[in-house]
Amino acid sequence: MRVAYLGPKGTFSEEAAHQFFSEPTNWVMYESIMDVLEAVYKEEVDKCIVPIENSIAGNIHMTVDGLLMYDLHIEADLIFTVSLHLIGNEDSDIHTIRTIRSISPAISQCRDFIMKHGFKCEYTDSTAKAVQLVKDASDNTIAAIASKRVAVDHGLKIIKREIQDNSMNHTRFIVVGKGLVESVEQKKTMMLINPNNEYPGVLSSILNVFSALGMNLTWIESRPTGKKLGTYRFLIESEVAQNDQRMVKAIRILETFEHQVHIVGSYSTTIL
Ligand SMILES: O=C(O)C(=O)C[C@]1(C(=O)O)C=C[C@@H](O)C=C1
Repeated sequence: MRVAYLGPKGTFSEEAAHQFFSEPTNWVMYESIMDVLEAVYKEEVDKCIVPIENSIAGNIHMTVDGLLMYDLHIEADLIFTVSLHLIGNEDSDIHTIRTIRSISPAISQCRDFIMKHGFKCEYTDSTAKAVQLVKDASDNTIAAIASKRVAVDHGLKIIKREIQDNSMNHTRFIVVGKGLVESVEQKKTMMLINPNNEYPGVLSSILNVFSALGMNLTWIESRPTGKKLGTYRFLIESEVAQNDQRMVKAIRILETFEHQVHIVGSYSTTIL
């Protein structure tokens, strides 16, 4: 099986992928989250693993938009603990650093620390890429935000440990494939709902269907349709399996009101 994830070597995506897949796997790394998702769409790989939300920084829109753009499906999700460190060259310390580099969600997870020190931020496509750039620059004013493992691999210094805004920091990753698979264990279902029209209360009328059927929702995200300002489609995840009678009923009711419902996946969560 070929599985794609965000490279280069040393990303959190790599750690999550290697811990999640037990069977023999051909790993393929791509330079951005969008490229990872595109690889599944183009069938260069069978599956990929990408981050979708973080407990401090919130939803990762690159992933949500890529999922929708390429019409991909979720096969599983997993929760991964993330510890972020400030990493620099040997002659750097907290007083020499002026600029920090990392991927946007990692920078958002360390907002308080960055503001306290007044660091300038430069964005990269991954944490591991930021570390590579810091090493290549061999400059004591630049540091990266990344994992301990990647600092050790590159022989760089950990200037400050655990710099995320909250010590309990978790990122949810999803395993994504091209087609809809019938997972053995279905505990949650992700739906994409395109409302029939734009009118006051359209979202609440959709949500009311789930609440009337006693279906707990675990995630919701609205993304622009791209057609007209102020028009949205909704990704909604419920704690109910696709084949559960309540889900079948909810979809039937929503479709009666001419909302379009598309199943993005039905799966279960692994805690790594
Ligand atoms: O850059 C990496 O190391 C990644 O795997 C990406 C990513 C993300 O974008 O959320 C994954 C987990 C952490 O939240 C920080 C970075």
